[in-house]
Amino acid sequence: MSKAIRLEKIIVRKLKMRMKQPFVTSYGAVQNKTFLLIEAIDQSGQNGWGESVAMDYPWYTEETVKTTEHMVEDVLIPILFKMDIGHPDEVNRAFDPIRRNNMAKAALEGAVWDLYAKKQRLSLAKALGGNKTSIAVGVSLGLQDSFSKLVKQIEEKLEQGYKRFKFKIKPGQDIDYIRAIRQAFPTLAMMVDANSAYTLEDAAHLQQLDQFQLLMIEQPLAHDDIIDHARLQKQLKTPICLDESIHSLDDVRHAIELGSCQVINIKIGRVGGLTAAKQIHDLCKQHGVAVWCGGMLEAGVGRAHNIALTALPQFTLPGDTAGSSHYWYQDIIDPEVTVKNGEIQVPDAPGIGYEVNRQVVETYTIAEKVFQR
Ligand SMILES: O=C(O)CCC(=O)c1ccccc1C(=O)O
Ligand SMILES: [Mg+2]
Repeated sequence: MSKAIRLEKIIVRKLKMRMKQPFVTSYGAVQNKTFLLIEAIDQSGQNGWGESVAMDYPWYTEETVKTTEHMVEDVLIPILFKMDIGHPDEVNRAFDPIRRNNMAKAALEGAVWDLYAKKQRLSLAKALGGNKTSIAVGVSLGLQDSFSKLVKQIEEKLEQGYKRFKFKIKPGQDIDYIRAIRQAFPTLAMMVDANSAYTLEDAAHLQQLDQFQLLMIEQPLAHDDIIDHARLQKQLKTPICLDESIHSLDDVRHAIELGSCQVINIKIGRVGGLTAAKQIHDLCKQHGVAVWCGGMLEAGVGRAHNIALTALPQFTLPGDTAGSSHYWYQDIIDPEVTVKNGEIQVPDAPGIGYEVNRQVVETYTIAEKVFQR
């Protein structure tokens, strides 16, 4: 038995990174990514890293950079400073009485998981119970204003071997848009993501997507719905995948029971951390429901957590964890995440398995606060 983790110091940095190109969804565009980078340091001086995935504006979930700052600093860090942590699952339990704010919780819990794995001399993947040595990945392409630009992007990603393509859709840019892509790429492994842009009244309209051999349609209906999705699934051949609607293990249980989806997109931030993500993984495995790891335009630390999680066996479908260079001119980890033949090697060094490049972090840092036990 190793000694419990006693966090002595937590550094909360706010970083701002400009994306190579704006990421456009049915809600709008993201060009600058602002996020919290968490460094948690224990009594022996060892550190662990976490990254918050909340955005500037609450278009995806209700959380924002500012709300996560408040929660992390005023509510969650004080809880951690009262604990001796034998296992990261205890952090999940300690945060449980706090309602929602899952991205704030996940950022801190992720740092504890990294630190815990390092102390066990295990890769984060192994500490979570995963044993894949490489993971298959796909890519999520935002809405494009020109079709030729989109075709160029698909061709470039195909060359890099990406195994699955996700296209954002919205009313007015859906059926004809996807038909055109399908005609240009008859055998492409592809899916669509509506980010809640439709209602049940659009069922007949969405049925037109059934002709394009889509792997799935992600979150067509409301961000907080599982009832209408079950009704819609009965009218669609294309499998439904839930993203925004899933915040907890109970949400997944309800969705499976009701038949609201056939696939679950697991995002660590949306479900409140790695412990919850693993529990959801286990439940889906038990029910034979396929899962994949979603993305939130993460920088390197968040990306590394996604890679470790995807090493678990029920992540049978390629996720959205693309290589660093798809998003960033320079990522904050060393080495950057690289994709070869559509696969990412799961690092076996202790913890997240990538070094945080402090010099690069410094150049992106716009604020920094230090908290002491
Ligand atoms: O490349 C990625 O990180 C995934 C991009 C993506 O689709 C996305 C990005 C930000 C917020 C929500 C979503 C989504 O999956 O709906
Ligand atoms: Mg989505």
